[in-house]
Amino acid sequence: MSTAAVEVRDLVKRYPKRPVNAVDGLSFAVAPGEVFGLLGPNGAGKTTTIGVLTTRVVPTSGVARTGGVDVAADPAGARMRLGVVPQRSNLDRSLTARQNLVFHAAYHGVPREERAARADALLEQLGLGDRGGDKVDSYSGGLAQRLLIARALMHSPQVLFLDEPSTGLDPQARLFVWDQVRSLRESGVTVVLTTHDMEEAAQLSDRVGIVDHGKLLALGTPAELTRTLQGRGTLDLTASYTERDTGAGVVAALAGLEGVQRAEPVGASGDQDAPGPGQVRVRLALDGEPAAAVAPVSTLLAARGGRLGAVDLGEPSLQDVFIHLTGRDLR
Ligand SMILES: Nc1ncnc2c1ncn2[C@@H]1O[C@H](COP(=O)(O)OP(=O)(O)OP(=O)(O)O)[C@@H](O)[C@H]1O
Repeated sequence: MSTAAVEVRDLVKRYPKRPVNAVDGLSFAVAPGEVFGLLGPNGAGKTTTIGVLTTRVVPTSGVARTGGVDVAADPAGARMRLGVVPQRSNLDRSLTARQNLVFHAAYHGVPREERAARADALLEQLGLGDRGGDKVDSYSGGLAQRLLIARALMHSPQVLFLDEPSTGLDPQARLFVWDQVRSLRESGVTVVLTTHDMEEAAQLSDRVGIVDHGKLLALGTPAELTRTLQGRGTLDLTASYTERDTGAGVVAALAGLEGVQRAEPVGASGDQDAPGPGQVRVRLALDGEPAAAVAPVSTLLAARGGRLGAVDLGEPSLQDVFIHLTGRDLR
């Protein structure tokens, strides 16, 4: 048994008659209770990876474990431990919401006496308490997505897989799904989600794996990944200085701070070489996280008798990381 909640090692999937591998030697592990995001553009191999981990796709080679169970050796055992919210709804639209849940529970071996109560509790939890008797046919996309989440949780899985959970949803429905993922995390469920939306990945994931062409390009917390972009962090600030000082003097001093690659005056704020009280707007290009530079900047200005005014942190995003790694945009 593996201690990871999810693990893939050297995973390869080549679909028949395809010239390249859809998944091309992927390895990563997800800790119990973690929210793990697989981020990559369309066709990167995310859905295929989830397919292998949920026993729907047979891998060409490599190992995949879900809930500690090797999916190839014991697919039925793995299925008891996992729940899936697929990219496209596969609910039975001719049944009511509650029937969809109860049938799913029966299929997964939930004892008969527990099914109805569990269905009602999950309908309530997903904000569908008054819609359980309605046929799924009458559900909007957002409501169907809630029901898919409820269904995936009916047999209390250890690991929940969400494939592109908010694609095609309106902003409100998207926020609802995000809240659900956060509360699942609080309740200790391991979550693996795929997304091509870097904001979604950054908002929800403890760690993110960036995939492209079936390969893992980078893996880490969103902060770790963006920190790899050395010098891409920026700090825009306004500094006040005294009559004994000059704007140019302030800029030069800021440029000498540890971790500052460049300091440049921004916009026209008078003659910065001229002495006299004034303000200068400066942009710093930093080695590390901009937030960490605020205190040293403030200290430096205070030591010169000046003051730090407005601050704007320009952190690189996961989008920037992806562009940096591939030379392409995510979208
Ligand atoms: N059943 C299949 N038969 C043949 N090729 C497939 C099949 N499913 C996926 N592929 C191909 O494998 C590659 C990876 O697809 P996959 O769906 O895993 O990517 P993805 O990152 O999930 O993208 P998307 O977000 O569009 O689903 C793509 O080139 C795709 O065309």
